[in-house]
Amino acid sequence: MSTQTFTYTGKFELEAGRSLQGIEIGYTTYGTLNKNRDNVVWVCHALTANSDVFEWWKGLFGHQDHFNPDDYFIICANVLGSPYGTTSPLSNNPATGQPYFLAFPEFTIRDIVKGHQLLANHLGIDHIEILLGGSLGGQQALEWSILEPERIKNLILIATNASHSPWGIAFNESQRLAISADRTFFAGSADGGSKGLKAARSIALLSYRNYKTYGITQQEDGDDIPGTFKAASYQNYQGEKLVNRFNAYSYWYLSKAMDSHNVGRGRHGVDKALSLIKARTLVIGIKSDVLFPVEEQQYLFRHIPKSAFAELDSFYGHDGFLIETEDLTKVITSFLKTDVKGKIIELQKIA
Ligand SMILES: CC(=O)SCCNC(=O)CCNC(=O)[C@H](O)C(C)(C)COP(=O)(O)OP(=O)(O)OC[C@H]1O[C@@H](n2cnc3c(N)ncnc32)[C@H](O)[C@@H]1OP(=O)(O)O
Ligand SMILES: N[C@@H](CCO)C(=O)O
Repeated sequence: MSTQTFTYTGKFELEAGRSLQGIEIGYTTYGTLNKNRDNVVWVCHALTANSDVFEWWKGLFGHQDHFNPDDYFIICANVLGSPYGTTSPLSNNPATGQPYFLAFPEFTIRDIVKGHQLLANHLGIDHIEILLGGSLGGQQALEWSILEPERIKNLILIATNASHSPWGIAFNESQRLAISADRTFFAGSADGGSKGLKAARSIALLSYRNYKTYGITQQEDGDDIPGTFKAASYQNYQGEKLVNRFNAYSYWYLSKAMDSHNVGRGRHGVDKALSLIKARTLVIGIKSDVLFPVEEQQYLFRHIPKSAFAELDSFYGHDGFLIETEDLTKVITSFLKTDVKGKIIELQKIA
């Protein structure tokens, strides 16, 4: 495993018109590029993860897992705006010598992908054997496969969509309302907006899980009225857990990037954009996902030319894409070893 930083010194033009004077991209690789240069697995991470895919996607990525460094050259780059090694609102603004905070320019999923493209060029990777991601990671993978259809051979999209839904945008806006209600967000310090971020994560959790998840994990035991309900304590705990490893500014900008996601923008619509994909594609949905409902993945399946579809059952809802690694391994292995174009891969039928 090797974690490094790539520095791009050119002007980084953003889709909305503003630019950054160069960017740094933190990335992690595992394994080595083989002689045929055909073993690259590129992972696009979701909202609050980082480039260390062996840390947050264990069971699918690891020395004993399907995606292992003996078989593959695995790359994961920290996304633009996220605080784990890539230029973000906490980076220094060269114009002021101070962190950007809210002076950071807004960016889109396409801008994030532009960063990945620069890194791939820098690493001399012109062929990606497998590109994959879930949620915001899937949005990047989808964008990339439309921007550069020839570069990507296999595409795996999990719990994601073609354009972010009004429902998803409403969740993100509610989280931003929570952050901006914390006046420290406007004070310009690295921990600004922490209380707001805690509330935002608590709201987000409701969309990452569902009624049943809470009913099973946070059910009270006895008849007494508890001082603190388990579900309440869980919301507080999860909010604090994120505050301890993230910041409100990155969260704010990344949630806006997610809202911007629309592969059809400037391409004569979503259907036309999806028809441009050349990669063999596996689309995976999670039955209990209330944030990116399965209809969104079925839509991708119907409109991406060479695609297969699988539906997973998870007790966790949307976050199931990070947790159900055994089932993910089964459907991905099945997809990679057979010609499953236009097929529905049924988990119970996989030997
Ligand atoms: C290893 C790492 O640090 S990975 C960190 C990087 N994170 C990422 O990359 C983002 C992607 N990952 C995630 O979003 C999450 O980690 C997930 C979805 C994969 C898993 O979520 P988790 O929070 O671990 O799972 P879950 O919802 O079951 O919550 C378990 C935690 O809540 C705590 N908890 C459960 N019920 C309660 C309660 N009633 N009150 C207080 N705490 C509670 C548990 O003790 C446990 O704490 P821990 O995380 O300190 O071990
Ligand atoms: N739980 C994920 C977000 C859901 O896609 C994360 O924190 O990155």
